[in-house]
Amino acid sequence: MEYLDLEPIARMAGSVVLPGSKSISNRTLLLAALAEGVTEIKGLLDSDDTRVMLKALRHLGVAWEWGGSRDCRVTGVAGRFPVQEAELFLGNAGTAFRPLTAVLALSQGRYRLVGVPRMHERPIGDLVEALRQLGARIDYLGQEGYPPLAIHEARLKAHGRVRIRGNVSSQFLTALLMALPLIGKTTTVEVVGELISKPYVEITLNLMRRFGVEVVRDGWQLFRVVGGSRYQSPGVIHVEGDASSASYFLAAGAIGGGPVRVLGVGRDSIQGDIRFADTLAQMGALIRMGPDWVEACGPRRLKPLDADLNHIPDAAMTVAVAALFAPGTTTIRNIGSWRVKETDRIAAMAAELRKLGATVEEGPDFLRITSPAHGLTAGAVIETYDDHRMAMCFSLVALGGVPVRILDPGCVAKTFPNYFEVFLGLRQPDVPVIAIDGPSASGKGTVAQRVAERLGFHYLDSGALYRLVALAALRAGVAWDDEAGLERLAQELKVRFDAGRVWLGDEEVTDAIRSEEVSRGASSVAQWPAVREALLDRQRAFRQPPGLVADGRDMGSVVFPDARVKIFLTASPEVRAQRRYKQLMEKGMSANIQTLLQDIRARDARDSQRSAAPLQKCADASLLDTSDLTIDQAVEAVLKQYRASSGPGVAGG
Ligand SMILES: Nc1ncnc2c1ncn2[C@@H]1O[C@H](COP(=O)(O)OP(=O)(O)O)[C@@H](O)[C@H]1O
Ligand SMILES: Nc1ccn([C@H]2C[C@H](O)[C@@H](COP(=O)(O)OP(=O)(O)O)O2)c(=O)n1
Repeated sequence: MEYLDLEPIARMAGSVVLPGSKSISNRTLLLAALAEGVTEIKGLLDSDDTRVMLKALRHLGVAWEWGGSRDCRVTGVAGRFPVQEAELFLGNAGTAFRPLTAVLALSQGRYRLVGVPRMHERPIGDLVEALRQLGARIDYLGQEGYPPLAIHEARLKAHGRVRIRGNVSSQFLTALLMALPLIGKTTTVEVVGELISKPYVEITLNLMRRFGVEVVRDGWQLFRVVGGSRYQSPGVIHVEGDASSASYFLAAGAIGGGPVRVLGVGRDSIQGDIRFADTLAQMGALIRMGPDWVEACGPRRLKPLDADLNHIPDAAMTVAVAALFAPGTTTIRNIGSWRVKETDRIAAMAAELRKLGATVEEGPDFLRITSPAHGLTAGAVIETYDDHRMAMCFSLVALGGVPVRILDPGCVAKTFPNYFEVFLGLRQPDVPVIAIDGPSASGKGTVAQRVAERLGFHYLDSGALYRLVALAALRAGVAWDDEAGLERLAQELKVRFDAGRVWLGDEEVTDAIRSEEVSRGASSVAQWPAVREALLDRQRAFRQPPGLVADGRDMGSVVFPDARVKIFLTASPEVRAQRRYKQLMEKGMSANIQTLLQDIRARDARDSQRSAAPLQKCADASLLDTSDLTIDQAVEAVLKQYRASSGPGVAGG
């Protein structure tokens, strides 16, 4: 396919099972091949770059077979490849080229390593230089310092020390370290200059450890592989999902409303790019993380950023495109390694972002991106430079309300063959949300219900959920400070809302949850993060066509950060106490106005001072003070804002 046209996408939500990590897959394949024993690799990435590695290993006499679609069984050669003379074609796969260069250079055979033309423009001199210090004999077949390479048999020196530069690509150090156990003697590696992309070296050390080789490390300057270290198969090894690939979906959640959940990486990940989630959070996304999943949703309009992203060089590309959705100027620093990746990514990124109307300043190792002031340019034709990440990043443009054409979309096969199918599978029709937050008795419930009726929308009274947890706690004798107990109640809550009435299990509790005792209890249980988390998905499930009006404390800030309209409804404490008094009298309940006022003040304080989702007006909400308004006037004011609200996905400032 020459190009792929993406139509504007209204909203993104759903979950994605990530393909295996490229970095982990190719390292694991090589270590499994070198190890003693058979390794079952579960969750292996099946893509161009891993096929390059698999093919090379087969050429070298390593036996492997695919099991299920993501499982591969490799029979290790215990440190010595059966084939001692071969020519290997390694495409544009850096994760195959560099480590194989190192391993073969220390393998006593005759090999030729070649790649695609771009591979021959990507430097390898620092690695070759280091290997030569160990006695390896390597010739450049083309330009000095670049592939293709010829490797000859050599008598290795066991002088125990080797120096390598760390500031061009961390893959050189990775490659050297993975090869060192082949020497059999203790060797110390000294990194010269600043080591970049350190998290990738951590992946290497972690995987070597799983294969039985412990690298002793002193800071990021000295690494020692002890003599006699040998790779041993761990038996079964699981490959995590690809954290760099996760970045596109997490960004889609933040820009397209969300929530979008990726399965396969999370808190326990060993990949550095998992930290992209923090960067996205700095840009205004709301992130939730489990041991092996991450979820993002967001306000669509992000906040610009000025950050050193050396630690997440690949996912940083996603930040560059997300900058289109952050009114203002975003600066991405310390990304010099982009210049020697699949393409010169700094130049490529700058050129393509400009096509969308952004102003871009390009430095030797930074990019400064100012988002277009009046929305993205429609119909841009995006070059992808045979770079999978360029293609994947720029798919996000479709969330900006404009169509976009991606040239050579097939280049994603390098790491994610069915990327576009998975990406488009997250498309959702837009379901508008009107979020009404505010303090107790400001009139949220009354106004929200009437607005919902007028528009024919669904209605969520989120406070009722906290009240139900409080009532359930009273019934079950769970204390207000027992967070785990309250969390369990919140998870298991059996509730039903129907025509303004509420059931807890089989019992109707419409009035019971309005008692002052339950009101106080609700405010207490709402302080616990675990309780709030337990109620989150339940609240989001209310978002159904044609739309939703939701009232509470954190509807606009946490539950529906992409709400079309956000209102902060308030009234003076005295007015609110009066209203509550009248309400209770009408229900035939007893009340004292002074007590109510005190209660309202205490509850305001508790709701606004708690650390989890405190009650406060978010920056993008508009304030509506109803102290001097009738109910009808308040309802009209909200409807007016809704009618005036623009559609979703408007990028720029
Ligand atoms: N301008 C107004 N806007 C909203 N509610 C009002 C207004 N004036 C009086 N009320 C009354 O205030 C009372 C409290 O409103 P409610 O919706 O229960 O508040 P909340 O949900 O914010 O606690 C209701 O009886 C409502 O009829
Ligand atoms: N989204 C929400 C909704 C309510 N809460 C808390 C705050 C309140 O103290 C209780 C009860 O909320 P509710 O909206 O029913 O209370 P009021 O009618 O405003 O008095 O729950 C919350 O923390 N987050």
